[in-house]
Amino acid sequence: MTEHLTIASLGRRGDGVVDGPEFPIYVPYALPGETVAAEPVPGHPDRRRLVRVEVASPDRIAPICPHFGVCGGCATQHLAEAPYRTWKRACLVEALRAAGIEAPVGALIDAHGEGRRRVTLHARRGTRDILQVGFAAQRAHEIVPIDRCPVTAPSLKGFVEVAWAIAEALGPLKKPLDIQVTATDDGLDVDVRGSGPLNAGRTGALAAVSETHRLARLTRHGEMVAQRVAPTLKIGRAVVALPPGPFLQATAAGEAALARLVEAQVGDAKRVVDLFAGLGPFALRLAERAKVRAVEIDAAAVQALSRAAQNTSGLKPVTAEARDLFRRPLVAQELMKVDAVVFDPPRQGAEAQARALAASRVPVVVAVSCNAATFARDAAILIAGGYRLTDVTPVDQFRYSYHVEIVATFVR
Ligand SMILES: C[S@@+](CC[C@H](N)C(=O)[O-])C[C@H]1O[C@@H](n2cnc3c(N)ncnc32)[C@H](O)[C@@H]1O
Repeated sequence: MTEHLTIASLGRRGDGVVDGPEFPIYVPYALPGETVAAEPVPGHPDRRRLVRVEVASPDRIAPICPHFGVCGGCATQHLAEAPYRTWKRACLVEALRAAGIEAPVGALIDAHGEGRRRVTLHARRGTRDILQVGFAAQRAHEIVPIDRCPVTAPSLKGFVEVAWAIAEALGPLKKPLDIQVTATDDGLDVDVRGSGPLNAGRTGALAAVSETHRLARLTRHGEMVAQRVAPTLKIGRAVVALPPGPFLQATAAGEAALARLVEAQVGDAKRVVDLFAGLGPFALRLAERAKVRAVEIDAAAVQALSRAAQNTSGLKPVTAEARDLFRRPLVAQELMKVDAVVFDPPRQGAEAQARALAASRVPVVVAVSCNAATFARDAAILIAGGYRLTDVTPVDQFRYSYHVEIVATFVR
């Protein structure tokens, strides 16, 4: 049954929202002010499928990608830039307000730059045994086969062909494969997950793909299959030898923008702790003027950070350690002589670490986050512990998606 709906607002996932009598109804790819024809989505009373736009918003623009609307990677290619920026910043303001936090939120910083430098594609055999290689569909366990992705950086050139070649080399796939491709300074670095153990024939076939596509490295679950050159990435002044499948900020511009904000907020602190440090995009830059202690759960990342710091001349001392900060957060006593703490946890936030910081005397805490909801929760803990939230800046490295990065400063 087709319904005719008027869209009232844009939800935090970029869906059009209709104010229903009992609950809001979400219509993906519809914009505020539009009248649309929509159909029910079985099993989801609060969702509709957009059939056609009957009265379009003046903010509607043509998407840049032919896969938009099917591929789940982007949510808002149909929205003009100015309202897109307003919406993204407003989502953060709203998340803070919902947590009872009134804070000055700065303008959204555009950090798309040249585009994404890291993607994960999925591959599997679909109906009639047809191979599918692409991104996950929106809210469905389906793969959308793609032949391009305009939001990726030129340095990822060839990643679609590589992913197809890997899927073909591994032959019939029982389970879906995840193929993570990272653009490094030495070429593409690829890690394949989900294939199960490989026999000699399949390993040889993968190595041949690596050779044909001139990959820097190809690993399976982090184990080496083939390497032409050890992949590295310049981070600040340091050159970091990358472990397989590392965490990296999605765009180079995003990493630079976040690091610039962190450096500015840390100021002239002399002893800094960088928590959830990853490969050290903050630690390695901060070490140009401060002594840094970096803490991170991933031992390979810790080792890479540590080596990069040792091999870079002119840095102040950097110590790096592997530690689970969810189970063993740095406690007040360990933070006694620290001038500033930076923390940048995964999406679930850093509740235990926020509690430990709230009990500390550290004068400046800079929080970096990729999740407004968990950021708001952790911010409320710091504020309850006596910190003042002085500055919040949203950074947009996931253009066209609902994801936003946050850099916030707390002082006491
Ligand atoms: C959002 S990333 C940030 C990394 C780095 N700051 C950057 O900008 O590239 C979060 C980091 O937290 C690390 N991590 C996840 N769980 C952790 C835990 N329980 N304890 C410590 N580190 C953790 C991840 O390995 C990852 O490197």
